[in-house]
Amino acid sequence: MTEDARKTAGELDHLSGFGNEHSSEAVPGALPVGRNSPQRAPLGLYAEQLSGSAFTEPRASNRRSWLYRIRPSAAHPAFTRVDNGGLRTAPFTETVPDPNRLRWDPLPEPPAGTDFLAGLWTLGGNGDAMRRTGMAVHLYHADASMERVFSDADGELLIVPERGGLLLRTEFGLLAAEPGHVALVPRGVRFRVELLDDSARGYVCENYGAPFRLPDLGPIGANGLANARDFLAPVAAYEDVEGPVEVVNKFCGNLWRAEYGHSPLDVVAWHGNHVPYVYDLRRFNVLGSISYDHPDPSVFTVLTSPSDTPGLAGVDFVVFAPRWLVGEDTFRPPYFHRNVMSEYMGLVEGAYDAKEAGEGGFVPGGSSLHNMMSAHGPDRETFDRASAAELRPQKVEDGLAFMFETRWPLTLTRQAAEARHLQQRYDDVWSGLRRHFQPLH
Ligand SMILES: O=C(O)Cc1cc(O)ccc1O
Ligand SMILES: [Fe+2]
Repeated sequence: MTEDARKTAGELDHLSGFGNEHSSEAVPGALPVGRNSPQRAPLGLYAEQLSGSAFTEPRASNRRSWLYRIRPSAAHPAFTRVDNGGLRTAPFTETVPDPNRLRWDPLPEPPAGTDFLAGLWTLGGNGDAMRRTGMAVHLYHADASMERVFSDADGELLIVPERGGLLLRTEFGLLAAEPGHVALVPRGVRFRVELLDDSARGYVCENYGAPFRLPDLGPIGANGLANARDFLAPVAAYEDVEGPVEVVNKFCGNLWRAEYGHSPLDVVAWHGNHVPYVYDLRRFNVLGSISYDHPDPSVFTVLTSPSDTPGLAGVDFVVFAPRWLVGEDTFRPPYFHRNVMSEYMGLVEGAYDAKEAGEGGFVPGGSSLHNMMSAHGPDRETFDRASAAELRPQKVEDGLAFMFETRWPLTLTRQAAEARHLQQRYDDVWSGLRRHFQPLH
């Protein structure tokens, strides 16, 4: 199973570009020419629109795709509720928002037979899924490929693999995402996750708000940060499967299932801009200070979900990728700070330059939460080392960390607040910071 998936993943074609009007057909002639909904769609297919924005949103933010499929999505029996497992949805009310700095070790190993959907475990979030605003942070661990199909009406899913590659079979075709890549599944798009390795672990940002887009570049100019052409959409690929297929739909916080008589991954051709994609974070063009001072991490924004207030993101996805540090007379790691935005961080590999990486530290698969206005920054070892370091050009090489930075505080789920893998002594990383003040007299 895993070997088949790996072979498939190695042979995938893609369409390049962010937000493009892509089009693709798995069978020549399947895509109608010159219109979306001819009286009879080619090859006996059904035409269907999938809208990711209101019909009337401005062209720049308007999102929809046209799908040409073996059966229309409408051909399904009633959905019935199933257990939500470890998934929770905003509004988050199981605990009170916590001003403490919090850090978790990686999720424990999953019980045998856990697929991606069963392996989702919600840490917390903000906003309200019913109002299409806010976000949730989930982690996942899995050791089995999905046989069922999943879709999320509540938001888009930004998947950040940390361990184990994933093969996403979506309505639009196939995508592979290895650790170091991110994959995005738009709201409502059906997909199945197969494992490319024996197990998989990672992070998910469920974004209830405006779809992620590339940030404006302002004075940076026309190029840089995440370049549009490095975002890869799938080419059309379909399953022609008759027989029972379980389809699970996340809707307003609950999971619902229906047994279809066919695979809903039966789209033979499509065109549009509401599409899944993958992006290799190592392609990120890291820009930073080449004179002095540590820049704010907004300069590392890969994707942003804007709010109604200019410059205020519902959530930003920010990456700390390998880069040179050259600042003169500069404390080079992240500074001490308090932020009105709330910062959730994860680590895909290596170490993060503000924190010790050893056991009980900030480790791959682990995460930290520095909620609105909570004071944080380099731990004591990092502060002591960086204050004394000789300031030669230095490459931060062996780490890939990321942040979901969001406009509202996150409220934890009960399972996250009570988790055995919640570190009990995180505050201690700052407790040894000694007094150095020496007034001049
Ligand atoms: O807290 C953190 O580690 C994230 C972060 C990184 C940085 O380079 C500057 C500010 C900031 O919040
Ligand atoms: Fe921070």
